[in-house]
This record gives sequence, C-alpha cells and structure tokens, in this order.
Amino acid sequence: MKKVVKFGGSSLANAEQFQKVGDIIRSDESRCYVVPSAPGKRFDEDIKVTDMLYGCYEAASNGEDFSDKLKAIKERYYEIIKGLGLTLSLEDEFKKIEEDFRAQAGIQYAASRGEFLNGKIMAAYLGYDFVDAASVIRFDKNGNLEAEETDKLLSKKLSKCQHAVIPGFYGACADGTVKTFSRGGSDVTGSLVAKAIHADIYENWTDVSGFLVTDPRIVHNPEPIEAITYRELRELSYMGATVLHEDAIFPVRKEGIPINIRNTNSPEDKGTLIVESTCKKPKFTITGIAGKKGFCSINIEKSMMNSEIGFGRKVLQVFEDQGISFEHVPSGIDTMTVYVHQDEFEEKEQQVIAGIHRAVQPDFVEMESDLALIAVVGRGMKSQRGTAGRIFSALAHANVNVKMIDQGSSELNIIIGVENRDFEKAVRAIYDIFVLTRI
Ligand SMILES: Nc1ncnc2c1ncn2[C@@H]1O[C@H](COP(=O)(O)OP(=O)(O)O)[C@@H](O)[C@H]1O
Ligand SMILES: N[C@@H](CC(=O)OP(=O)(O)O)C(=O)O
Repeated sequence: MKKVVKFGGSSLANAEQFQKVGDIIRSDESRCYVVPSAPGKRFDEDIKVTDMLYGCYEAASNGEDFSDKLKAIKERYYEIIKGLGLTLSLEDEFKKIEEDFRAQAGIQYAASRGEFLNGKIMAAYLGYDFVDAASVIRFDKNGNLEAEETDKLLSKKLSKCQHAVIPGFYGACADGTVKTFSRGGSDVTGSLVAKAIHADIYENWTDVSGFLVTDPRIVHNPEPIEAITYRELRELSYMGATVLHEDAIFPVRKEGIPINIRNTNSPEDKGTLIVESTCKKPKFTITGIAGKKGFCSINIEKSMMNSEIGFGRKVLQVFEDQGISFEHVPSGIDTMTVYVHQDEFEEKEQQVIAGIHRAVQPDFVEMESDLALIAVVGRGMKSQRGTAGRIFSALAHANVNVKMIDQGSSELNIIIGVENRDFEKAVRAIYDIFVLTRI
C-alpha cells in the first residue's frame, strides 16, 4: 500500500501544526510520499508565506530595500525549525534567494521558495529524502504543465526513493526556469505524484473535515460530504469550492486513484472520498452548492433570431476574437444571453458591443453587471422529481430574485444567476431547504 499525502498551508503554518502532521505521517507507514505547501495563516489576520514572498519580490523588482520583508519570511521558517527542535540551517538557501531576488529571478521563482523551504524542513523533520520539484515537474516555456514528461521524471526519480518529500506548487522548464501552478497548486503536485507512483490513495490534508456541502464561510458548520464523484467535484471546484484546485482531479482520475480529503486538526474524521463512481447514495438530494461573484450578462435581442443559422456562432466569435471566455449562454426564441467574467469583460466592453453589432445587427443589446452564479450539484438530482421547484421556492421565500437558470441535460447540476448582493442569502436558502429538512 502506497499513499501520497499533501498538506496544505493551514496544516503547516507553525511548529505545532507540523507536529500534528508528523504524527499523522508516522502513524501509517504507507504514507511515504509527502507534498507540503508553504506555511499558511496561523490566525485570521495573518499573511500566508506565499503572499509575503510575492510582496517581497515586488519590492525587490521595484529596486526598493526588501531586507525587512525577507527577514519576516525567514522568521516564519525559524519559528518552525526552533519549535520542532531541529538543528537545520537555511542560511545558504536564504543567501541564494536574496541574490536571486536582486538578479530579478522572476515572480514565479519567488513564490515557489515558500514550498521549497518548507519541503527542506519537512524532509529534515521526517528523515525523508528531499526531491526538488524543479527536477521532476516539467513546464513548457509558456508555463503549461508537460504532463507526460513530468510523469516520466517523477516515476524515474521516485522509484529510487522509498520515502520522499516533494514540495508542492512549482516545477521548472527544461532550461531550469522555475514556474508555478496557479494559486492552490500544491494540490496538483500531489495528484501528479500519486499518478506517477501508482498510489493506492491520494490523501489531501487541510483544515476542514472533508468537502462540505457548501462553503463554511457562508453557512456555519455545514455537513461534510461522505463520497463525491470526480464529475460532481469538478463542477463544485470550478464554481468556487476552493478546497481542492480544479486541475488536481485530472492526473488521479486517469489512474482511478481515489482522493481522500482529511482534516489535520481532526485526523480521526473520515473526511470525503472522491471517486470515479460510487453506488453510495448521497445523504441528500444535492451533493453540494458552490458559487462565485463577479459576472456580467450581455443580453442580445433580434426578432427572428431563431431562424438565422449561425447567429450564436457569430456572437460567440466576437467574444473569442477579444480573448474572452464565456460561462453560460441561456437562450430564448429571439434572445440570447452570454455570461462572462466581469473583470475579463470590462476593459473590452465597447469593442465587444461594436463587434456584436457588426456581426449580427441585433435589435437591442443590454448589459447587467455584479451578478453571481451558483451551482447546485448532485448525482442524486436526476432521480428526484421537483428539485428545481424546491430550489426556486426556497429562493422566493428568501426574497432572492433569480436572474438566470441553466440546467444541462446531464441533470448533474443547476446553475442559478442572482445579484452579487443576494449571493450568500441564496446559498443559505438552498442549503437549508435540502440539508436542514434532510431530504
Ligand atoms: N465546500 C467546501 N468544503 C470545504 N471547504 C471549503 C468549501 N468551500 C470553500 N472551502 C474553504 O476551503 C478551505 C480549505 O482550502 P485551502 O484554504 O486551500 O486549504 P489548504 O491551505 O489546506 O490547502 C477551507 O478552510 C474552507 O474555508
Ligand atoms: N502556497 C501556494 C500553493 C498552495 O497550494 O497552497 P495551499 O495548499 O495552502 O492552498 C498558495 O498559497 O497558493
């Protein structure tokens, strides 16, 4: 039995957390490959080391004195080293980082040092080999992962190490330039390692007892999800359930390796099992609710639109030409609405509107901003009548005005558009109607 265990920043924020992690790893000898993140927040107002590094590098690249900022980062690591009673020195590493910052080594290199240094501590603490992710996780020059090459490098290297620490979040191009994944990307590293060593399970340790039905920052103490399929999880993480990076699913899914989300602060809890498919019935009709704020809708009207072949393609081409991806396109007989991310759209708004006029000569174009999208996801929804009805009556009771409804034919999810200011209220109302009534 071989397990890959990834620990998030919240699990490694200080020496006390490191000790919990050490106990977890030592309690099961199959936990032989460890992927750590950088130290996260120790308390609510604290700053994650990754963010401290971004700030420090920004000062360095502006030619400002960054010594205090680097010192504060160093203190975070020495607090851990001291607390664990290790004799490890990171002086050489910090000297090199300082030189590299002066030499403008790049913002991604800067951010990657958080995991690099934490990996050094973790390896010393556990007595495991340290494997620098720059030598085994390969990116191309544009910063895209080279999955096949990475798989080869990882399997070759790890076949020679029985126990290893591989820092999360970064890798490097063939020429050695360090690149990172997007934020939260240590989850992806863990998944790549699990695939490469054909792990029996990928354990992802965080600060919550599994994937919860909804965001605990919106609903107090939501129910945990016992088992969830990759497809359901993909929908939820894409729509903002940040517990697992959305790209972390692909490598393990290919190999059929289950992911187990666990809580470092409550290791006896079973957490959530993420699997390809399961005959386990979900506890409620819905599996989860997630959502994001900050969308815009562009509503296009033209009479007889329905008979104009190619209308939709021409409209979407305008968005493509401006490099804007669309989220949803609900349509009526003579109307078509395109939902986009507000921050991507705002600066190109006028070019898009002009482009739509040129492409399809609409009768009317109307825009609305500050919208939120909520995904209600569940494999159990297909077999249950009245799900949509319950959602909308709950929203009506909560006084939430529904702006958009989109249900794909897979019946795995229902997407609802509301105003940003109604977002939290809407999530709570949907949670209550399915979970509190236990149906
Ligand atoms: N549906 C959800 N279930 C569990 N946690 C969620 C959910 N949606 C959002 N979260 C948030 O995700 C956090 C865990 O992810 P993250 O901060 O990336 O952890 P880590 O630092 O361990 O990688 C939780 O503390 C919680 O606030
Ligand atoms: N440290 C990186 C990568 C990461 O995955 O962190 P965490 O596991 O704490 O989400 C970040 O803050 O984005």
